[in-house]
Order: sequence, then structure tokens, then C-alpha cells
Amino acid sequence: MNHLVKICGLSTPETLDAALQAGADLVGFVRFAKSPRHVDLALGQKLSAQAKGRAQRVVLLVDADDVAIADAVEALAPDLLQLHGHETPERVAAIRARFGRPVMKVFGIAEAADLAVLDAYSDIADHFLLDAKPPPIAEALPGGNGLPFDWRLLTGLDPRLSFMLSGGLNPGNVAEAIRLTRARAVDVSSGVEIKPGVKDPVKIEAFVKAARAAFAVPVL
Ligand SMILES: O=C(O)c1ccccc1N[C@@H]1O[C@H](COP(=O)(O)O)[C@@H](O)[C@H]1O
Repeated sequence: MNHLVKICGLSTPETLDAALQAGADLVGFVRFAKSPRHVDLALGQKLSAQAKGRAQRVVLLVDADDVAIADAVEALAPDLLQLHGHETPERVAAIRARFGRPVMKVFGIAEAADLAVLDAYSDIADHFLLDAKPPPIAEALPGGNGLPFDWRLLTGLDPRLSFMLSGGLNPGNVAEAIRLTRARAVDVSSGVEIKPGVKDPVKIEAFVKAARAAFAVPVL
């Protein structure tokens, strides 16, 4: 995973166009009914067609069953499945085998011990996404909360480990996040919004620019 920028939770043709025009490498569509960014299958299909050939299309799922995944795969034809729930290694392997798409498994990070679980997925998931652990309140979403975690937790990771970073990133902090963590890929949702679920084209462009500039700085 090399120098990639993902804009997630796109739900209108206009904001998707802003992400594509800004040069996002990946665009994400949320299939999780409790999210303010959830797209139904008809809208997801339309947006995915708009992005085809211009960016990698990612469908975000949370502990989805096979029927829900099949519906999303058929309608959105994603290039990548983002699994943002509590999917076990066995479940990730089964999804990958059944649906024939690369899988990005998400891990919620709040303390160093949360990184230990990555090993169990290393031969199974195609990509890792490290996100903040959701706050311990019943109504919290599993992601998309706009909360960063302590990026210093990642400084001890094997530098060869490739991961995407997310959680509370925005145009103002993404450069520092990349510098500290040496992430080669970043993902944002809330940080390019005006309010939950409403993306801002100006913030999208600023985020992509800031991330690209930070990636261009040589790693010492
Ligand atoms: O965006 C959502 O609504 C969402 C819902 C359920 C699971 C994950 C979700 N978003 C993902 O969460 C991370 C961090 O988002 P943020 O930038 O902190 O808002 C990101 O990977 C989103 O794709």
C-alpha cells in the first residue's frame, strides 16, 4: 500500500466528484444502516458507477452476513471490501474466498495491546486499517467518530508493515499523523465534513493536498 488517500462515507454525486477531482485513490461507500453516511443499494450502485475507472471503490461493512455482502457486491461491484466490525480471522478468510475481492480488515486502537491481534490476520487480510477504538458509549458507531488515537502507539511497529491510518484525521492534522506514524495510506470521513454525513468539497481537496504534500517529505 503506497501513498494512498481514501475519502470514505461519500453519499452524493457532487461530493464524490469532489473526491475524484481532488485525486483520491480510493473512495468509500458505507453500508451500515446506523451510519449517517449509509447509502442504499440503488444510490451505492449509481455512485460506484460514477467512480469506476477513476478510483478504487471500497464498500464498508460491519459484521455483515453473506446476504448483505452479496447484495453490496452485486450492486456496487467494489474493488475492495472494508470490514469494520468484529470479524474473526476465519470470517475474513471466508468472506475473501466467497466474494473473490481483496479485504481490508480494520482494527480499533486505543492502547499498545490492541496491536497484538494483527498477527492473527497477517496471512488472511490483504490490507490493514488502523482506526481509533470507538468511545465506550452504547450509541457510538464502530467508526466514523472523528476521534484520533495516540499515534505514538504505532512508532514501534515493524517499518515493513503496510497499513492505512484513520481516526480523526483532517486537513490540519494529516501531515503530522503521517510524519509520526510513517503511514503510507490515510483515510478520512468526519474530518472532511460540515456535519455528520455531509461532506465538504473544499475540505476534501484540502485533505488530499495536505496528505500528498506530507507523503512527498522523505522519511528519515
Ligand atoms: O463513517 C462511518 O459512518 C462509519 C460507520 C461504521 C464504521 C466505520 C465508519 N467509518 C470509518 O471510520 C474510520 C474513521 O472515520 P473518521 O475519519 O474518524 O470519521 C474511517 O475508516 C471511516 O471509513
